[in-house]
Amino acid sequence: MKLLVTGGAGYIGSVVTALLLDSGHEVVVLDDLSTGHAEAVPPGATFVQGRVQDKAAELLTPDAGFDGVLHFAAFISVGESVKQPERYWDNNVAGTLTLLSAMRSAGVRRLIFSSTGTVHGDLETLPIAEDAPVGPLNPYAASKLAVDYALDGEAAAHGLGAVSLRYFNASGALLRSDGTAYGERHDPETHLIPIVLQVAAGKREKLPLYGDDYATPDGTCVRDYIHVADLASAHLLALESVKPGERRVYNLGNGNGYSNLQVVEAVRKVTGAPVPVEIAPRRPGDIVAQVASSQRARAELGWHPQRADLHDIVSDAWDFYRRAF
Ligand SMILES: NC(=O)c1ccc[n+]([C@@H]2O[C@H](COP(=O)([O-])OP(=O)(O)OC[C@H]3O[C@@H](n4cnc5c(N)ncnc54)[C@H](O)[C@@H]3O)[C@@H](O)[C@H]2O)c1
Ligand SMILES: O=c1ccn([C@@H]2O[C@H](COP(=O)(O)OP(=O)(O)O[C@H]3O[C@H](CO)[C@@H](O)[C@H](O)[C@H]3O)[C@@H](O)[C@H]2O)c(=O)[nH]1
Repeated sequence: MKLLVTGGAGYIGSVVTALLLDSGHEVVVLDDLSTGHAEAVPPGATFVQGRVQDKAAELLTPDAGFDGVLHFAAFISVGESVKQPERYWDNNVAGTLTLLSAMRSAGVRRLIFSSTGTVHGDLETLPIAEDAPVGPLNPYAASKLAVDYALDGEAAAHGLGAVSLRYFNASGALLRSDGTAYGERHDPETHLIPIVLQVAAGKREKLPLYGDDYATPDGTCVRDYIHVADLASAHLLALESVKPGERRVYNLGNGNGYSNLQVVEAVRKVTGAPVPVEIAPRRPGDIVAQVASSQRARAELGWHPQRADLHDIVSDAWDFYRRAF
């Protein structure tokens, strides 16, 4: 297929692009490098630098022959979204509406959208399946849920085949036998695993651990970490199976909850470094505990995560960290 990957210079988009190219697809990456890196775009993809809002209609002409779009481009920081919600509504929602309009005009009928497990907010019952209630706790999650609703209408009214993949916590890196590697290089970094690795590497003095008095077994928040290569394989399966007019949603995680302290312990084991921790106030907008049920993705897509173990996920993230920094 000929595919447009928005946000393909970012963390997850670059990994998915690499695997799409491996599978023989032709890929055009559209990225404005607001948080991505030009050198992260895998060789073999055509790179167009620009905003989705400015370039989608220019690229997606009826004659251009695109078969589908994978839409990663978005702002992703929960804390920033609480302080500057307007940026999130503008980039994540208005930006996506521009893309949908361009796809409609060009007759492009396949879309894989990066949604998030955080649309579910804090639920008592874990693991979280797709039919669990939604209730976003911050503007970032709300912006993703708004797009999910927009896609319901686009599929029903205009025949778009649209799959929302609701990722839980993506981590790890794609490390290949030819020596190339794709991983997480956010700046500033806000995600737990790369921050703990920075402490292990001596780049930060200690980890600020946001809250140790939550109602969880050790008092720290719980997350479901999913290896980025496993996440990427779900994109390929979704892309191959989606049909015009079909609307699907999949929650993607491993079904294992790890507390923030367990993550610190895993990093200590993998790196051999002590990793000092300082308890800090709770982070506004944080969910207490999130664990995915991905039964639907396993049953309908035939998805089988290969690197579900937290040790493997942290090891790959550490390998990438040592190459990249
Ligand atoms: N990282 C996670 O754990 C996680 C979890 C759930 C969902 N997601 C979603 O997955 C997607 C990718 O996340 P990531 O971690 O790779 O983030 P990232 O910041 O590494 O990648 C996003 C990319 O999009 C680009 N971009 C942003 N706005 C753009 C625009 N308007 N036009 C063109 N390019 C634009 C950025 O430059 C960047 O390269 C995002 O939509 C995010 O919301 C991520
Ligand atoms: O320096 C830090 C950074 C994080 N945390 C904690 O670590 C946990 C995980 O935080 P983080 O890695 O920022 O992930 P989430 O807030 O769970 O959100 C991520 O995972 C979501 C899906 O679950 C995605 O939608 C978001 O884009 C992505 O940022 C939370 O309890 C944080 O408070 C710390 O204690 N100290």
